[in-house]
Amino acid sequence: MISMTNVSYKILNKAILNTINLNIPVGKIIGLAGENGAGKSTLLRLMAGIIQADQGSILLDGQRLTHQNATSIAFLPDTDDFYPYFSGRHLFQFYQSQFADFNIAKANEIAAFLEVNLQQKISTFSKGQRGRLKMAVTLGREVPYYFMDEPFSGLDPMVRESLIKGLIKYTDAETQTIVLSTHELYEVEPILDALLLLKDSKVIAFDTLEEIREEWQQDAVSWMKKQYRKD
Ligand SMILES: Nc1ncnc2c1ncn2[C@@H]1O[C@H](COP(=O)(O)OP(=O)(O)OP(=O)(O)O)[C@@H](O)[C@H]1O
Repeated sequence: MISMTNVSYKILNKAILNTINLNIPVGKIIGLAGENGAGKSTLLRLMAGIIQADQGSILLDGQRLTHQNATSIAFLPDTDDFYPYFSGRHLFQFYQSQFADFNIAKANEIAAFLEVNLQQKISTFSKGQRGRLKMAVTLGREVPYYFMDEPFSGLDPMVRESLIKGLIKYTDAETQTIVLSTHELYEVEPILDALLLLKDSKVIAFDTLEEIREEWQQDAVSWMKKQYRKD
């Protein structure tokens, strides 16, 4: 479980995240939504231990989140920062050298499932191929937490569908937690357990999909629009 208490983060005195209080339970797939600039990437980077909060506390399974214990979190960035001369195979070898939890057999299986050519240089990959490779290398790590920053952004519907299938096939719904930011709510909604909504640097709603469908009688997109108007 990840617990955030009164977490705030500023850049040059501008509040990027303001007094965030939330618990991310184990064994759930949580969508992180909100308009551009709401703070989704920043929240994921804080939860992954990549950046440090200015105020408040972040606990990972009861311990203060540090660079040391953040190794149980695999982070998929929204950027494509690869060494240009790397092939997918080189990237897997690099991950193997960096992360004791990297399971190269699993990563190879996911790459085959997602139809990634590991021999090809990454600099010659299309955006969709880079998206698949990032998913394979991230899920190749056997960790309890996967935090993914817009894993489906800019990809065509077929690639998005295969990534969503891969996500379900290669994670354990009981023991692994996924938090992913997305603007593709229609497509991602079927696999989500809960949706966390950010607006103007604050969490304005965090509801399960069951609540959204049964209590609100809405789909995720209508719920999000309503929450935004209400706030
Ligand atoms: N390095 C930076 N310097 C100044 N401002 C920044 C920096 N990084 C982020 N911000 C600001 O922080 C706010 C939140 O950015 P963030 O990238 O977390 O939002 P987001 O919800 O992920 O947006 P998007 O949906 O567009 O990816 C934005 O107003 C952004 O301009």
